[in-house]
Amino acid sequence: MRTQTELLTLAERMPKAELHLHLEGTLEPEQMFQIAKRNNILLKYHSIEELQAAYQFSNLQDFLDLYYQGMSVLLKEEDFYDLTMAYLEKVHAQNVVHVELFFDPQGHLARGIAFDIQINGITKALTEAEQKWGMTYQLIMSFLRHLSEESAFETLDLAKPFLDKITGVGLDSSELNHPPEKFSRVFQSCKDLGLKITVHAGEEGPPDYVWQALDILNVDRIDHGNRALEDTQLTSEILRRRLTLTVCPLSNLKLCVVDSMASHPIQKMLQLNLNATVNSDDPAYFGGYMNENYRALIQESNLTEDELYRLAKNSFAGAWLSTAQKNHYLALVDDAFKAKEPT
Ligand SMILES: Nc1ncnc2[nH]cnc12
Ligand SMILES: [Zn+2]
Repeated sequence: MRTQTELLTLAERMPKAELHLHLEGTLEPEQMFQIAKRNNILLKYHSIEELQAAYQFSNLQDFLDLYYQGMSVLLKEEDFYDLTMAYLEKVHAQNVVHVELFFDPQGHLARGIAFDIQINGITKALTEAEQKWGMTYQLIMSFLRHLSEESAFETLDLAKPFLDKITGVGLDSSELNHPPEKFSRVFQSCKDLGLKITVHAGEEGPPDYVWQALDILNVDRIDHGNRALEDTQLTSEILRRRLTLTVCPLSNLKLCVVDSMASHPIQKMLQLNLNATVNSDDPAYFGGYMNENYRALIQESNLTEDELYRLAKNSFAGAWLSTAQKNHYLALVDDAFKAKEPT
């Protein structure tokens, strides 16, 4: 049996997939100031310290208010490229080998930043990472649920010339009072276009929103899903459909979705045999990337070796990859667990 220290090392060196990551949530304070400066944008905060001091959230909306302010420094293709590349470099160093990342086009379109500027900057960095390190990726365009159905349809129209670069669509932002059913027709159009669907549900919203994600939007994956555990019929249905839950431990702690890491429901999800995965959500705001999320679970929730193994495997099983690619990565996970600790 491995010791806790050995588990920490193993979590760092094992290959991982990240399935729930908002690109705009990787904007570190230093980079925010740097990009703001070159774009002649005056931030509300005078220093990195002052900005970081504002990262105290009591709920999702507190965070979102800052998140939308932060992303307003992104104007040019090179800004989107630099942001994406900074994230990819960080997680490459953490042995993340596959990423599926969200971007929020409406958060930029509203400020007059054209769709092509956003997606070209992002995909340039992703293709470079693939060439340099063999990192694989998928891009997910997310709709902002506090905006209208009409706005989501307009965004989908703008995305149509770029669908070869987009694998799936998501639904994020303020969950309460914006149930999945509000977007049933938009997601039907996305399905008709052959796009995968994953939506944030059960982060703050009730189990009924997770049911809607399943029964009305017919999702391929669920982002968060914590509150699904309040309804045993719902967890049985998620299990029956073998849907992956993209869980975000440090995010849940920072946004007061859970009271402590020790009481985080991810181990309960695994006990129920749900395909739970570990992800960082908005790492620049929540205090850590992939390895820090695993670290918190190992140190504060006493994650076991078997749980760690299942989480690593689930991340690839739930990825939007071909069976051959999945099998390749799953074999690498097995190798990492079989290998002796480096002395
Ligand atoms: N955790 C989260 N929940 C909902 N919308 C988001 N947008 C960025 N991060 C989010
Ligand atoms: Zn999220």
